[in-house]
Amino acid sequence: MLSSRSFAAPARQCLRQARASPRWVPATVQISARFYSAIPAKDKVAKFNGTKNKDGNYTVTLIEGDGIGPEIAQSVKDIFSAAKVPIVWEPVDVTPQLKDGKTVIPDAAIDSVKKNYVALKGPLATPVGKGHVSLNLTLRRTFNLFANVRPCRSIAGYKTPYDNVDTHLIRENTEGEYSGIEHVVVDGVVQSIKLITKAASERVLRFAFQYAEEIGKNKVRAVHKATIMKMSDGLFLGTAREVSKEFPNVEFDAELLDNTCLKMVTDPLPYNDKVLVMPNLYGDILSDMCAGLIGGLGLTPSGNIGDECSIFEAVHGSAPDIAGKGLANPTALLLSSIMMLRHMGLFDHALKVEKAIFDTLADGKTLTGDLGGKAKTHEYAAAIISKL
Ligand SMILES: NC(=O)C1=CN([C@@H]2O[C@H](COP(=O)(O)OP(=O)(O)OC[C@H]3O[C@@H](n4cnc5c(N)ncnc54)[C@H](O)[C@@H]3O)[C@@H](O)[C@H]2O)C=CC1
Ligand SMILES: O=C(O)CCC(=O)C(=O)O
Ligand SMILES: [Mg+2]
Repeated sequence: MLSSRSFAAPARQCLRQARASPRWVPATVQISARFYSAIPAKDKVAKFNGTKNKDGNYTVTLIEGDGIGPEIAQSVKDIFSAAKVPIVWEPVDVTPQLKDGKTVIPDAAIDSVKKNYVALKGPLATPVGKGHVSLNLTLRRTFNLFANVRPCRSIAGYKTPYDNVDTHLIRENTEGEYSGIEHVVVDGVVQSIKLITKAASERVLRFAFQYAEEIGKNKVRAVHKATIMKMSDGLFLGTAREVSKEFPNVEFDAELLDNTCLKMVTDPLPYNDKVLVMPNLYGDILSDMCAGLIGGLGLTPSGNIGDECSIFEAVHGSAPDIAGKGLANPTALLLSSIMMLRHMGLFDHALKVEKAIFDTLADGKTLTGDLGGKAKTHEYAAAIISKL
């Protein structure tokens, strides 16, 4: 039997989290959707509050991460340095610390991101089962990075079963199944709470509609399972319908997640004209699936966007199976850093580096193993540098 006491504590925690969740204030937010190539640069100003140092450079926090993180971060540093991108890196250590029984990120790392407003982050590994909580999630929550933008575009010259994939997925990034509210009810029975709040749903949905308008897609589709999770996904979907009324020029519809998966792997092209928006876990899984459509996780970037700060990172993880061998493909982190440059308003530098990356990929002579080549990470980076 489940005792009512077992439910009371997590329910209180849910309520606390929901109350703590800041309300959306539309006027304060100007998203920069000019993250990815082919997204037309419009006149909207990127919401980036950083300023140049006296030497004309911006300081960017760098979290190199675990596994392949330092190897792919080195490629970004080498290429940016060769391209004379006006950035000074501020490396920080995010090794988790225990404070009052909770896993926390060192203050120095938090202060750096707050000061610089922007960070580039390599993958951070999370232990399975017991061990520290996901630092990726902790960072997203710490800085209230409410929207995770995950674009996925076919790479010219790299053949996959589908040409011209161009999907844009927006994932709610602070709650849902990743709220981390879990407890043992009785031996052998565990309960995990999926927390959905109207405030966080509204915030990410409004972002998705604005993003769609900015990139000229003008269709938003909410992906959900409100058939099963009637209350939680029901709230997300209901909020999506409400928010859609604020955007009369953007078509809105909804689709069940399982159907979306089937249709996307059958033929992804009908998804090119819309922005997909969804709760946290669905976006996590669907973005890996999208990467599979264009050649794998070595290619897909992402941006964790907040009101104040933003952190850019690849979709992939620390790839322990290839870590330390110089085999990793740095393209995903590189394209994330291109998204970051556009967010910072450094459009010319973004274009220059991005062109060198795409030219190298299109050449097909110096590719990493995941794309069927034999090049080491540093050889691929050198090929990009030679094209700058
Ligand atoms: N945002 C983040 O920092 C993320 C962290 N993780 C963490 O990463 C760890 C490993 O997770 P996995 O399930 O193995 O997923 P993973 O994404 O690290 O690797 C999955 C597969 O993709 C390959 N791969 C990934 N990135 C690649 C790249 N740049 N170049 C070439 N091949 C690449 C790997 O070799 C592996 O075969 C876990 O501890 C997980 O928690 C996972 C996803 C995201
Ligand atoms: O934090 C983690 O361990 C995994 C997160 C993840 O898979 C993602 O953000 O895509
Ligand atoms: Mg993931």
